[in-house]
Amino acid sequence: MSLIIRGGTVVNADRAFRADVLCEGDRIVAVGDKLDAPAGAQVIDAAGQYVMPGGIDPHTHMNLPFMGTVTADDFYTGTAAGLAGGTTTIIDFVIPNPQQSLLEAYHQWRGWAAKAAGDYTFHVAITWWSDRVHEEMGVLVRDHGVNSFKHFMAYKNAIMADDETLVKSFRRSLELGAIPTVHAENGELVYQLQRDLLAKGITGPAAHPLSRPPAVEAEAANRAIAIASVLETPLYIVHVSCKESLDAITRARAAGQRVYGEALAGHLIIDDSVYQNPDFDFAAGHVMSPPFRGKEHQRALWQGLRGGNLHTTATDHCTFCAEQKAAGRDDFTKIPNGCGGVEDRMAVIWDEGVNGGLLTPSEFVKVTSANAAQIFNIYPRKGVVQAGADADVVVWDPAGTRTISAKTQFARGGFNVFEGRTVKGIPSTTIAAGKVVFHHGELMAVEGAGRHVERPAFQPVSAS
Ligand SMILES: NC(=O)NCCC(=O)O
Ligand SMILES: [Zn+2]
Ligand SMILES: [Zn+2]
Repeated sequence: MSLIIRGGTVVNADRAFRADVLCEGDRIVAVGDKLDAPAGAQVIDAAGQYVMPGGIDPHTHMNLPFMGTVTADDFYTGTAAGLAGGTTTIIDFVIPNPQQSLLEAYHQWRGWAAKAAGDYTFHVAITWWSDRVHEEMGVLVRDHGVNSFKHFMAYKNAIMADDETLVKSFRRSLELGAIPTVHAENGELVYQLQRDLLAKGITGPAAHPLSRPPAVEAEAANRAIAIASVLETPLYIVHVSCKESLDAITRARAAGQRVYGEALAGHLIIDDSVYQNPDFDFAAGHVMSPPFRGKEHQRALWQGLRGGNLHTTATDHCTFCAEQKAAGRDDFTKIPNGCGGVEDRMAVIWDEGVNGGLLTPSEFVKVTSANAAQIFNIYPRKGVVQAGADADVVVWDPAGTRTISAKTQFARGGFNVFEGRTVKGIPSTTIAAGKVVFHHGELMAVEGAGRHVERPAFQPVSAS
């Protein structure tokens, strides 16, 4: 099956140029001026539009069992929503229960993901430590295409990794040629601040950000960076939400450390005033960790993205409906943490970033796909429009507009943190593995069409 995208401007991370893009099967086979297409090829007219690599969201949680419930989006609805927004690949998380075999959890998640409509791959969380964990990390890297391990420094009494686990797992990751990643928040401090607030009778969603101030995040970011520095490992910090954490990354990079930072679309756009809303459903709908911050932090995050100290944008897509959030009506610590966004990330970042003069189109490609592909070692299969790459392409209409709403979204959960925002710059067509899966508002996602993407290890430092 041949498909040709005609007359657009191809935007890659390094340059933008006028070209047609020819796809055969699931691959791009040619990018060039006035290409010939085989008879019968499907033609997509991209005149006046940009042709960019499909988005990679390096941080999602589909079908996640979390805080006593399971996310509203499963791998089908979540990846389908991503395709509607121009995101063709997600990196989700296998999160074993403490004491659970990593391999058992990995196969559980692979089973859930079999219904995905778009491509997917997994980080695996290290939630406890034993000789078996050490062993299974090796099996995951060698036999299952896992090259990143996640450590939650928060969520005490659940999935939090203590310092021993961090140190042993970072060291093991280095041996295996995998990259350690962290959710940086000091879980003990969060826990104690939560207890203090509840003891004072402060039980509503407005207490959530009070229990997780920037210093709580910065302490953990600095600690993870120090551990990575001593062990000489690279480090990727997920959902950097505040200036203090960004400053820690900036300092480490200036000192020559290989530290990467991820910003969430939500943290870039939404501020902490949402927690003051007296409507419980509205405020609880925004409860995620780290919480939304003040505008000064948003400004810093945009500067970090532009200046190269933050590298990727993600969503942490983790949807819960109002009934699920209501579990914390009388106790904010029981509100399931998480918000959506996989459908809107590309559009809100384009609208605020490119239309706002903060990012060029090529910088947009860097932070929405190319950098994630490079950091997690799937480049140039993903993250670039060039011959040989996967035919994952988004045709981007810079003049198209859409008003974001939970009423019209494909994602589940019945809530959208970007509700009511009109964005200019939207996907007109999304092509995944060479097939048109979204075209002018119509979603043609196919359950089970997504493929698991193996990510090879980086060059190991030692061969054990
Ligand atoms: N972010 C959040 O609140 N929920 C998902 C789990 C995590 O990434 O911490
Ligand atoms: Zn997290
Ligand atoms: Zn997350």
